[in-house]
Amino acid sequence: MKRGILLMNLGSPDSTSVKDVRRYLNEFLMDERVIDMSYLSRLLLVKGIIVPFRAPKSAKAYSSIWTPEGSPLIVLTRELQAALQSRIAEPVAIAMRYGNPSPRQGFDELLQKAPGLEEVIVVPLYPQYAMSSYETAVEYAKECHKKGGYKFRLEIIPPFYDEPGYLNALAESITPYLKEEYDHILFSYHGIPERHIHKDDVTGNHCLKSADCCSVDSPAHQHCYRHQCLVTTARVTAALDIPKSKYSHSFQSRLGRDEWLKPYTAQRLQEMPGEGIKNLLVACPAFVSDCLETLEEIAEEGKEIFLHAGGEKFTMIPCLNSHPAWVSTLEKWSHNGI
Ligand SMILES: C=CC1=C(C)c2cc3[nH]c(cc4nc(cc5[nH]c(cc1n2)c(C)c5CCC(=O)O)C(CCC(=O)O)=C4C)c(C)c3C=C
Ligand SMILES: [Fe+2]
Ligand SMILES: [Fe+2]
Repeated sequence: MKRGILLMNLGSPDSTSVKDVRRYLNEFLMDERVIDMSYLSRLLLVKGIIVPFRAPKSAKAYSSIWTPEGSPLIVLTRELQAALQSRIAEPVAIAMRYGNPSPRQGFDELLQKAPGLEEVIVVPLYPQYAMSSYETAVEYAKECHKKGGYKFRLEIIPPFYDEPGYLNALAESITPYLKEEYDHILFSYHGIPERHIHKDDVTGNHCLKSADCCSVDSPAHQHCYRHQCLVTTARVTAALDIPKSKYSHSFQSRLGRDEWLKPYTAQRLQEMPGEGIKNLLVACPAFVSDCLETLEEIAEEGKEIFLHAGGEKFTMIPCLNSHPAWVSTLEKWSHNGI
């Protein structure tokens, strides 16, 4: 079987100019799986309110983390591509849900390297399922595949929040940080609106109906982002033998006034020093590659909130990026699937 691998991530603007950031935010936020409103309401909200106000602020935030090679998210995804390529014979390419390179560019690159390709394994770099991340990436890859009339078939890697290969790599990447003294480790996941959790509840009556819904078995969990985040935290803390009193989870990056998953990371960072947590570790397991949300929102802004509230030491644990254990896991998935 002639096979290629496509690593798919979220994407970044082409540069930190307000114009490029505006174009990126328009594409991102006009996605009906991200802002789930009727087309007209979405258009008015995104183009009339959110983007004009957000683009200059986001451009400034991107400027603070931009590298000479470009956006960290793209650079780190390319590094992962190179690391995996050095281990396997099958061609590896990258693609982004928004911006460049597109899935069509990724598919064409794979075809160029391996004419007569029969199968492409798409790896959405999202451990947990969410309509606004995993699902939109997969649907877009399928749409581009169809529109391009490609002859090869697609094999999609499912959300891997409880896969041993992912969890072992995550645990290994966190281990060195636990060797030094710390008071607490916070697992901060990208947030989503609570409405999205309800929308994805196949039972129509399970998610967010009780405080412990995510620990009560349900078919809803297949699409419950909160459940999948909590499972990742539970499995990785069990593997690392971290006592319950020393870890917690929270959700970051809230946009707008809707209720999003709680607790909110910024609020917890503000409260923790008052609870005696002075020396904090933060991990962000919803992100495979470091990006704006980890490097700027957590490592810069989050650190400032925590220290200003009386915290003394704030340590950000990098995402998996090209950790050798993670590359080994991807190597296995490239050959045997998940
Ligand atoms: C981890 C998965 C992600 C989910 C789920 C997700 C949902 C989601 N995001 C927004 C709005 C924004 N997110 C932005 C950046 C961003 N988001 C993710 C991942 C998920 N988002 C990543 C990896 C990044 C970083 C991109 C980079 O270039 O580094 C942004 C853009 C930046 C900003 O202006 O803050 C927005 C906007 C919503 C509304 C949402 C769920 C509904
Ligand atoms: Fe996001
Ligand atoms: Fe749930």
